[in-house]
Amino acid sequence: MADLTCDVAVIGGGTAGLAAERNARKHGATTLLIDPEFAGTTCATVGCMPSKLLIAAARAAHDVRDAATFGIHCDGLRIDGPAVMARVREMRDDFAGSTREGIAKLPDGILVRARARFTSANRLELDDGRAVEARSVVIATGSSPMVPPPFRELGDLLLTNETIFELPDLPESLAVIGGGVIGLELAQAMARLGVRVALFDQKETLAGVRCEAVHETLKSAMARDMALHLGTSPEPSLEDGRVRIDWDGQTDRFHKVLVATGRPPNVRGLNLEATGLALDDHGMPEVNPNTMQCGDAAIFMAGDANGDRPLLHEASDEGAIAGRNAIAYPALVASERVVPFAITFTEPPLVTIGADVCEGAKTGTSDYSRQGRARVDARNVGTVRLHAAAPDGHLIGADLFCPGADHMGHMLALAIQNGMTAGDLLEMPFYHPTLEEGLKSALREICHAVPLRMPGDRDPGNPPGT
Ligand SMILES: Cc1cc2nc3c(=O)[nH]c(=O)nc-3n(C[C@H](O)[C@H](O)[C@H](O)COP(=O)(O)OP(=O)(O)OC[C@H]3O[C@@H](n4cnc5c(N)ncnc54)[C@H](O)[C@@H]3O)c2cc1C
Ligand SMILES: NC(=O)c1ccc[n+]([C@@H]2O[C@H](COP(=O)([O-])OP(=O)(O)OC[C@H]3O[C@@H](n4cnc5c(N)ncnc54)[C@H](O)[C@@H]3O)[C@@H](O)[C@H]2O)c1
Repeated sequence: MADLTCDVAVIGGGTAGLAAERNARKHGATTLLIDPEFAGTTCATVGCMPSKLLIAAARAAHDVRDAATFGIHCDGLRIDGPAVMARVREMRDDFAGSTREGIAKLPDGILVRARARFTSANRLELDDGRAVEARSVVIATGSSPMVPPPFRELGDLLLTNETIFELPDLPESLAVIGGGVIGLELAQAMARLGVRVALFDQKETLAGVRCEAVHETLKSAMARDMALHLGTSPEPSLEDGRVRIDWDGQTDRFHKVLVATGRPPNVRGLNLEATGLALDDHGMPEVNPNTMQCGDAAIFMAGDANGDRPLLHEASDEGAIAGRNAIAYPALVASERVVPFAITFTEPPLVTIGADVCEGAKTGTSDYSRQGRARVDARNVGTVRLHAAAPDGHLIGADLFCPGADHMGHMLALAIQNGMTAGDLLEMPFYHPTLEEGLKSALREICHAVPLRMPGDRDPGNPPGT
């Protein structure tokens, strides 16, 4: 006999787990939400929010530095590192506090403060010795930073996303290992806050960018803020209280090292072997992306834990899908997923939506180095590539690295998800002078490349300054 029983047990009280518990309960389930800390989600505590707070401070510093372009001189720029970090933490604590308050308001008896592991497909053992029996289980245990072995020896000179926001002051210099999303966002922010930054990646491509033209623009923009060392294997060692990094016969020394080399799913310690699920070499079960079901078991996996789309909005969607199916099991409902959409909050932002160029696809390009509104704002850097399928030119994907990409990406995601064509988008009003107008050249190029005609009653040219 188990100590606790329920219809749906959710392991992990982050974004995905909270959504799963909420939706299972909404659909009539008795639920348990199990987490050792209920710290207030990775997003709010050590993820999206503190990183965007640091980026916001960096933008303020950059704007002051750049003001001279407009004839405005702010002589004597001084960045108060402790104040920058204090604001990051103060606002972060507020976001995390609100999330914790929400968790505390869940109905009595749902929260279980413990770490869970499977003892069979529907039984869990808690680290306080209690046993849980559930009709279905949702795994929503998130992901954690992976630190390659040589970097583990660096003591408190080593930073990850879990420690960088706790720094009392900005470091003088920082080596960033990994030019993925975390590495790029934090490297650029630190550089714009006056930290000397060098970024290393073993690959030649930053942030897995799939489009060469966009990657070239990104690389040269990043190289203005930091030293870039791509396609290299940095070797760390300790030397006189600093970290020495050796690579390709070169050497440099840094006050801190941020390791951002990926975040594998938290599945170790769950004892998934006891569930009877077939596991791959990484100990991962097969997860259906439309139902979140693992194999054919009454086990579901949502959020970063399944490693598929490790983003906040996806964690939330996947949690909801998993929670509903956990109570509906075995009568599962397959959900249609949203179009893949990822934003890296560099300046300018980097955005990837939907599919890459594929056979038969047509691509249109917009160059933001000459775009009117971008020039007005002195932010004229960037490239956009829109991909569409013949014969009608319906949009299938987009790669953007340009000012306003984080906002324009939402419009393009909507267009792609709704099967709109380049011509459909050109039928929309484009206000002048905006960054959105810059998309028109890419859309027109697609219209010319597919048999579909451009809207006949729209100006085929550009008003001045677009
Ligand atoms: C620095 C950084 C910046 C980011 N920025 C963005 C961004 O701007 N936009 C965006 O969309 N995404 C961003 N992300 C990604 C986003 O934060 C994650 O995709 C999202 O938080 C994942 O939510 P989750 O519920 O899967 O995991 P989490 O919120 O990590 O929740 C997992 C929970 O499981 C618990 N747990 C683990 N093991 C067990 C166990 N055995 N028993 C019980 N409980 C357990 C943990 O304590 C934790 O509470 C960022 C991530 C990082 C690291
Ligand atoms: N804006 C956002 O949405 C946002 C922001 C931050 C994080 N995230 C999420 O967090 C996840 C993890 O981010 P991440 O940046 O840690 O991982 P990542 O997988 O995006 O990038 C890791 C990078 O590290 C490199 N690398 C790995 N081992 C290395 C080594 N030994 N030496 C040098 N380089 C090495 C890889 O080549 C890769 O480029 C992302 O997948 C993303 O989903 C999202």
